[in-house]
Formats: sequence, structure tokens, C-alpha cells
Amino acid sequence: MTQTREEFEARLRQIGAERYHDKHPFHDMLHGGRCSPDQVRAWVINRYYYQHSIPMKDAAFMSRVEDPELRRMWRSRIEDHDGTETNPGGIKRWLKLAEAVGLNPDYVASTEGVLPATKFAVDAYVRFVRDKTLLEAVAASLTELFAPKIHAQRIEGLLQNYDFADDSSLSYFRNRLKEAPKDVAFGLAWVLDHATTQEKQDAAAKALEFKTDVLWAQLDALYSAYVAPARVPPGAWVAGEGMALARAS
Ligand SMILES: O=C(O)c1cc(C(=O)O)c2c(n1)C(=O)C(=O)c1cc(C(=O)O)[nH]c1-2
Repeated sequence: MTQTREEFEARLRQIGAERYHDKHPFHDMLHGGRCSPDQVRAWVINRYYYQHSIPMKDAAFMSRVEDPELRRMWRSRIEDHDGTETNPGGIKRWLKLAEAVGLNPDYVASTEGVLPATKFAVDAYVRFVRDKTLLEAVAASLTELFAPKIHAQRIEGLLQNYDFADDSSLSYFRNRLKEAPKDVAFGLAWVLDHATTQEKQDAAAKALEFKTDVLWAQLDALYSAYVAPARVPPGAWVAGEGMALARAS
């Protein structure tokens, strides 16, 4: 049966409550100050691959949208990450974090050393958005409903527990707290407006579940490679590689 708007929204929120990556043990370690400097670096390197793919995902989405109004609402997502004349953008802010943890930002931006499973998960998200219906693509972005909470926890946890954390190195997360709410309010309303049958609601809910898998799989990859018993796959970053020259210690 088709759910009412309220029931369907509650179903989407329940997916986050059960499956969002705030529940992954790697995040407990990271936010609780139990990651070593190299484990933080591994997270920064791998998560960069997600950051660098998000604008490509959004461009793939926009290339399929025929409605100028929807494209107009969506395009600020690309600017938020790639920047404008007045805003350095999320990718540059992420590279500031990379520098703050002692990495060479050029190394991080090269995406060398990214774990294979991170690439598989993130590339699958870009392909999903390129190939599935617009409804599924927008629904997949709705994990951002749950992101402000984890960003706030992260800012607090990192500031408390790590010397590298300050306003400059964490500016990525502070900015997302400002940017994400407008995107997600629009995306949620769009999904609720367009998921008008049971079939469409089921497809949108599945898309959101898929996206929680994309996020979870990235942390599983990190945990398996860099948390005991560490098992770094061939070709992925090993401690000591890609460090900024001045701070290689
Ligand atoms: O730190 C996080 O846990 C987290 C999660 C997510 C998410 O839920 O997909 C995003 C972000 N951060 C983020 O910073 C971001 O720009 C972003 C864009 C998107 C998207 O799907 O379009 N998700 C996320």
C-alpha cells in the first residue's frame, strides 16, 4: 500500500536510525580519540575519494535533468564542493585537513593509495546516480539528513582529542553544517512529492539503503586495512608514504 507522506518520511528516517554510518566502530574510535595519527591519515586519504567524487556524482545527475528549476536548485551542490570566486569550496577545505594531519595535499589529491574497496563503493554511488531514476538518485542523497549530527559529533570529538584539530583544519565540517540543511530540505521534499506510488516509495527506500551501504563499506574497508589486525591491500597507502616534507615524523 502507498504510505502517506508522513509515514513514508518516517520510513526513510528509520533507515538512517538503523543503518547510518554513525554506528560504525571506526567512527567511535575516530571521535573518541582512539585513532592513531596514521589511522586518522588513512581516513583522510580515503574519505577524500568520496569528497572528490561527489561533484562528479552531482554533475552526472544534472546531465539527466530536463527541468531547469531542478538543475538550478542542484547546482549549488557542485559549487559548495568545487568552490566559487569567493568560496574555496569543500575539496580545498578537505585538503587543509590533510595538511593539518601531516599529509602532503598533492598526494591526497592524487587519490593514490586509496583502498580498492573505497573506490568500488564510491564509484558504485556515482554509477547509481548516473543510471537509476532521478527519484532513486535524489533519494540516495538523503543520507545527508543524518550527516549534520555526525558532523557536530566529529567537530566536538576531534577538538577534544587531537592536536591537529582547530577552526582551520575542521572548516570542512563547520561549512557542511551550514550547507547541508538547505540541500536536504529540498531533496526530502522532492522525494516526498515524487514517490507517489508504493512502487516508487519502495524504490526510493531501497536507494537510501544502498547509500547507507556505500558509506558503511568505506568504513569497513578502512577498519579492515588499518585497525588491528591491519591488512593493507597491495598498492594502498602505507604509513610514512605521502607525508608533507616539513612534518614527516
Ligand atoms: O561526514 C559524513 O558522515 C558525511 C556523510 C555524507 C552522507 O551521508 O552521504 C555526506 C557528507 N559527509 C558530506 O560532507 C557531503 O558533502 C555529502 C554529500 C553527499 C551526497 O550524497 O550528495 N553526502 C555527503
